[in-house]
Amino acid sequence: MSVVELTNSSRWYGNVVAVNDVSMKIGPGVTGLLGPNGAGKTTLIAMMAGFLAPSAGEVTLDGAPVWGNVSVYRTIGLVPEREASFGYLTGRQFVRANAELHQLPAPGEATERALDIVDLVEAAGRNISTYSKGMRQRIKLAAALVHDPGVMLLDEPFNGVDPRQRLHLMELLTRLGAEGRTVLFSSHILEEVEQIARHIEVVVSGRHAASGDFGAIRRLMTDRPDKYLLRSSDDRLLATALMATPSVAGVQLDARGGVLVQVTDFGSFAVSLPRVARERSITLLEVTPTDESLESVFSYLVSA
Ligand SMILES: Nc1ncnc2c1ncn2[C@@H]1O[C@H](COP(=O)(O)OP(=O)(O)OP(=O)(O)O)[C@@H](O)[C@H]1O
Repeated sequence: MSVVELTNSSRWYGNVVAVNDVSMKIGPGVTGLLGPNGAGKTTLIAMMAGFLAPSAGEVTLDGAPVWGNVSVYRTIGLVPEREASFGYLTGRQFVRANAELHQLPAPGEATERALDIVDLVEAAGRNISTYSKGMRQRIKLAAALVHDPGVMLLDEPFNGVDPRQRLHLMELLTRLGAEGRTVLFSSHILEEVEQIARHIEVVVSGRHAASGDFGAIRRLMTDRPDKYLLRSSDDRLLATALMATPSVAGVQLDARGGVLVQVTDFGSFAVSLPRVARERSITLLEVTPTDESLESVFSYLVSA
């Protein structure tokens, strides 16, 4: 059972702070590292894998610093986001090359075992250039698994993968987690993470924004005030009337027309809004949620 721990870890590239004072502990089972593009997920994974030194703070594996510690490569398997550029190799040759890099005593057996885990035995004799996106992810996974590591780190493994292959990959990760491995994968899609991750770490703009099981993250999201854009026959009058409505936390006239309303309890707002409009003879033309996107959920989590 392996634990990867970051303690006040930061990483900057010149003036760009990619990871800012992040502390988190990743234990056995499947953890999702969720964050929008550019949040610092790749940088975090590279630091956990020992490929990038933290500019400040510490990253450890079972208590030992990861950076500069060659022995951690025996415990960690990394599946990078970029495509392996070895399309001229067969799947089997690619996995075997990794087995040999690890100087495994029986590289042939280890290769077959890894190919079997990812269900690519049949296709193993074909060049990787003929593989689908999902198969390429799986062959990278086999290469990262060949030395039977206790920790698997995967950077955006589901990116561009078709739904059937995605399911296959999800089952694989779930199985690896159930075996007691520490599995961390990054994603910018909440639905992807919620399906398989028992634990979720959210990062936004290099900062650690939230942490917990899916229920906890979902609660943070559903408890948040929602924002709606309303259009009506008399926006100014509607804005004034809504100010006195208990389920409304804020009202603002939008420069492009309409009223932006911050709602604390959508259930009672849905009842109050038509009543308020009717009482003042205002015709409602449009009610649109403005913050349904994941980005807004992230910014809410960060400011919480
Ligand atoms: N080598 C580098 N030099 C300069 N800036 C970098 C470098 N690598 C990453 N960054 C910057 O650091 C920030 C975090 O990047 P990172 O790739 O870790 O994020 P990410 O969450 O993995 O995003 P994506 O999913 O888009 O890859 C971004 O602002 C990025 O532009």
